[in-house]
Amino acid sequence: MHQLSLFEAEEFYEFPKDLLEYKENFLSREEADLLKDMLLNSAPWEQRTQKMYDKMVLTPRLTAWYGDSKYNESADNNIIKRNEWTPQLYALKERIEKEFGYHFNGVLLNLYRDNNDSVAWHRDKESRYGKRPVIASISLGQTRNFDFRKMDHHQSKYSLPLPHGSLLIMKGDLQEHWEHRIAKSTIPMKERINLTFRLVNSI
Ligand SMILES: O=C(O)CCC(=O)C(=O)O
Ligand SMILES: [Fe+2]
Repeated sequence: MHQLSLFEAEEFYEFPKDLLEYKENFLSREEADLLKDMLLNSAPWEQRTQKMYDKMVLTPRLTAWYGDSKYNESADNNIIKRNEWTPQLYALKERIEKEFGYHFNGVLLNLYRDNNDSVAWHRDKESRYGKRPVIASISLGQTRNFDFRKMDHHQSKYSLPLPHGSLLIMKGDLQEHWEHRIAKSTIPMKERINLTFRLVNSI
């Protein structure tokens, strides 16, 4: 499959820039190390189930949800247990809001334990997220490739490696016209934690 690195490829112009903002060293190495260790050891990680071809299967990663008390996160009709903000996660939310001018009321954490953990092609497109959701995604630990492909043209595919401490903001029509995923890999890999700050409407 033809793959391009989003920010290096000559064909970069093909990917609409108004859909992404990216800051490679958003967190310093020390900040990212501390946050990763804290979350690995203390977040209430759960393995959820999801519906796949009429069968319930375990998701190939662990998740945890923190947010304002009025809002619950749900996926595939399963309400996810909500946890109160920790001071560190709340401070991080405020820092992103201040620097980029967006607003969030929750954060969904994903833990990819090794190269066999993944998230399949999907869009974060549910009515609770509103029409053009802004999602701020921080990566910690193992660098994994974040792949995008155009809904109606799967050959338009881009891959962006997300290193420790980086911040990617997905916005505009991204969830309308593009799918994204973290693929499994055949290469052994260490843990990666991903934090996706979101603004969720009450349900
Ligand atoms: O792990 C990532 O970078 C992406 C996670 C994701 O797409 C999601 O939680 O919706
Ligand atoms: Fe997503």
